[in-house]
Amino acid sequence: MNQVLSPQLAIAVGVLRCQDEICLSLRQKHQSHANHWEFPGGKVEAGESIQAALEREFIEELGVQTRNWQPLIEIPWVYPDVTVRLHVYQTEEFDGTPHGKEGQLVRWFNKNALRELTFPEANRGILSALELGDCYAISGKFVDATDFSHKVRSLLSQGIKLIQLRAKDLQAIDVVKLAQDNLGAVHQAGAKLMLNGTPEMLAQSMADGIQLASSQLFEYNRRPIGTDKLLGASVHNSAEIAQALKIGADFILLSPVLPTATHPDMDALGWEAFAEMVRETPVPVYALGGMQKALLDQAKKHGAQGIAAISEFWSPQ
Ligand SMILES: Nc1nc2c([nH]c(=O)n2[C@@H]2O[C@H](COP(=O)(O)OP(=O)(O)OP(=O)(O)O)[C@@H](O)[C@H]2O)c(=O)[nH]1
Repeated sequence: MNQVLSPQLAIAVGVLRCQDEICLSLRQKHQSHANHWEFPGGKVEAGESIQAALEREFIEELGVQTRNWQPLIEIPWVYPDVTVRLHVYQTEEFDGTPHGKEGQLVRWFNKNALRELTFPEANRGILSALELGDCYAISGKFVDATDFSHKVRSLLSQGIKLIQLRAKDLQAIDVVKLAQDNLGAVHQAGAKLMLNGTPEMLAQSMADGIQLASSQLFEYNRRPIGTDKLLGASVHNSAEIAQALKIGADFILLSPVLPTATHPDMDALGWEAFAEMVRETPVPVYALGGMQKALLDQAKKHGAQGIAAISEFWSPQ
């Protein structure tokens, strides 16, 4: 894991969007991470807000006037030569045509092509934050395969873009079959299906990724699946977050944030402890435990990518 040392350099990083396209620039020969693509930005000056730093950098580096920057994710990262905190914001509001005012190559890329590019290492969390929505639905009880499919379609019609198939009572072969039967509908809605299971089940099902339970995390000492699939990690504390990062988790599910009826034995973290752990985590974190849609803004204010829940999204029996 990258351990965060102080002092951190505050870097404002801007994701400038135009529909499905994202504006990137290529770092130059004299810079660190030469020939890596980056989201334009730079060091925040003393007394400057992140938004003001972004407006200034985009004028200086790309010749565009930008507005209405909104927070996406914060990334703490230790490089061999510098410790940074990337304050990543996004906007679609700008005037002018971005061009490399400092001689750098500037290009628009489709958001689905970003994973094929070479970025500085810290940017992995930015790509995940851009790819993942803000509501993560976990499957609850269902009667049979038909009922499961109906309930998945109900999630999709609510606009949910990330679903976890969690069916602890079923055999692996039946979970794989459920995933296979529902993948078409999930993908047609532009959503992704995660399996609560093993890398073997993922390979058989062709789902979009696996969600590892906290007890599974320590079975691995490196990423157990390819980077073309998503690796989610369910955690309850800093030690588990460190292990999740060590094995290359793309995102984290941290619980229980609030008290829940399903885990009455576990102490809730509360929002402050949640926010503190998120601050040290360079990938998106979903809040789980007692979550409702009405708490989404509060979760984001505490640094979350969004909320994860079973009962808030899954239709009752
Ligand atoms: N602007 C930007 N910086 C990034 C990104 N990802 C990332 O790790 N960084 C790091 O954040 C720092 C940006 O600082 P900067 O833009 O003010 O400095 P620089 O690279 O022009 O000069 P330097 O070569 O002295 O670091 C660098 O260490 C850079 O590697 C990104 O996507 N955009």
